[in-house]
Amino acid sequence: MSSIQLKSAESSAETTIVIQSETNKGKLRLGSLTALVIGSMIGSGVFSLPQNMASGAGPLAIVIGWLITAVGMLALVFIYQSLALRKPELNTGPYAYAKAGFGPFVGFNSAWGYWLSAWIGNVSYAVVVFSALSYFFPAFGEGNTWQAVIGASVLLWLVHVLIMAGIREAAVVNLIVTIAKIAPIVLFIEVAVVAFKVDIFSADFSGLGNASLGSITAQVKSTMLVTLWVFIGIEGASVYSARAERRKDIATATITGFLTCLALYALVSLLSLGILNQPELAALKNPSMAGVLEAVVGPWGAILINIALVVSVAGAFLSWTLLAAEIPHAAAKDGTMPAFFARESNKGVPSASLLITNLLVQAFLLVTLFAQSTYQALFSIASVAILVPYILSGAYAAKLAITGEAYQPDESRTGPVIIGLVATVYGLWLVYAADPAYLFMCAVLYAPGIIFYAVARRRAGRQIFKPVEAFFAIALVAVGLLAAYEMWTGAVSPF
Ligand SMILES: NC(=[NH2+])NCCC[C@H](N)C(=O)O
Repeated sequence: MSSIQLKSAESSAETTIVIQSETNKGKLRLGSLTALVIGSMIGSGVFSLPQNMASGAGPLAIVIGWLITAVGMLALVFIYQSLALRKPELNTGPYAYAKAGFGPFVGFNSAWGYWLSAWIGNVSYAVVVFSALSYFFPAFGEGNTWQAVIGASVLLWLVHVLIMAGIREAAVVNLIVTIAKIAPIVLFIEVAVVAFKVDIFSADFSGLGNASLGSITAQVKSTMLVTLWVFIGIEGASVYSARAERRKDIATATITGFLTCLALYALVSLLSLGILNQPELAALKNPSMAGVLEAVVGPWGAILINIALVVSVAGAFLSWTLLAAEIPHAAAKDGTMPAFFARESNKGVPSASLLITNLLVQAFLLVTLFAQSTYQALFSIASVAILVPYILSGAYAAKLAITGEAYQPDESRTGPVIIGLVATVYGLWLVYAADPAYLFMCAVLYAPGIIFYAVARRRAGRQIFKPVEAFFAIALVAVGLLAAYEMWTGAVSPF
């Protein structure tokens, strides 16, 4: 599909039909959509849950952490479901919702943040894959040695080539990988159920026996970016909604994906606490599911999990590269990002957007090498970055419910208002719970977006900022500069 056709589609109904029948070839059914949601949700996070959760919290705080996350995430799930049904024309997901609700500049930042999160998450993926491979090849260390960075770069460009060969083939690969990666997780759970000891689980239930963990609140806060990270991808069906064959499938796919993942995650982290105690779990190397399984069944357990992680993350890497490239591409089509990002290959792949995204991943891999960044630091930055689109989706849903826009006059709106507010408050609580170093890092990464936005608006011949937007832009630049300065002096360090 050429960009000329796309432009003319806006003005001529005839060309629109041509384009629709062309893109229908790539339409996704319920099964593939669900696989896409689970596939983009389960990546690396689950495999490190035992250590990541136990490193700052005891069993009680971990249970509370999951409860808060379940409520907040479920609210988000409902929001994406209801937005997909009530605003079917906004089919590029989080980005389109923020724009419709709060204007083009806020919309832009939602797209930018989603994109940031997606590609930085991919950097963390590359790191953790090689950390897992170090079980077999010790030179890869924690995934941030030079050998690992070379390996990660090869993986990156391999995925690039795969996607350039056609987005449809990539979705099929994703389906197969999704099935292949769930099996070892289920096996882990089965083994853990048998090996679970209640007295290990309940010995220091509050975690207060280990003074270094701090209060229950501090413990709960420490789990928040981890539990957020494992659920990122929940909005996958919404981002892909334009490609769904039937719109109602989006809702079913999202709910099924959410419940499946919630069950797997909660079981993995809670059952582990009945096998090793908190200090033991906290000391495990990641992917820590490997250490737990090894403690029960011996070395083959670790080998299995390390291989499962590689398969799982390879698949998630693929779906996240697809998602990442899709965002600036969609934003460029309506003049929110520079037109360059809208370019497509003759197979309909958003080639320019894909290339820039992967060049950024490549650059950050080098940063990883020099700053010795860890998997946990990288995924924490990616988690914080996605809060902007999440909070804005919640706020938009709340706004629709409060004003009654897109609701029938006789429809009760109390439930939707509450759900919208719950999701928004969950997001704001996460900002509070996050380490300031990660917030600072994100400010530095958000600020340059303003340049892209200004270029796009100018080229499109539109006013760049409304007064309120100008105020936000200036504030963002100020915080970004302050953050950059603090990071430069070493006062805060995200790595
Ligand atoms: N590359 C990304 N941005 N991935 C985000 C999704 C993370 C996913 N929930 C995981 O557990 O691995």
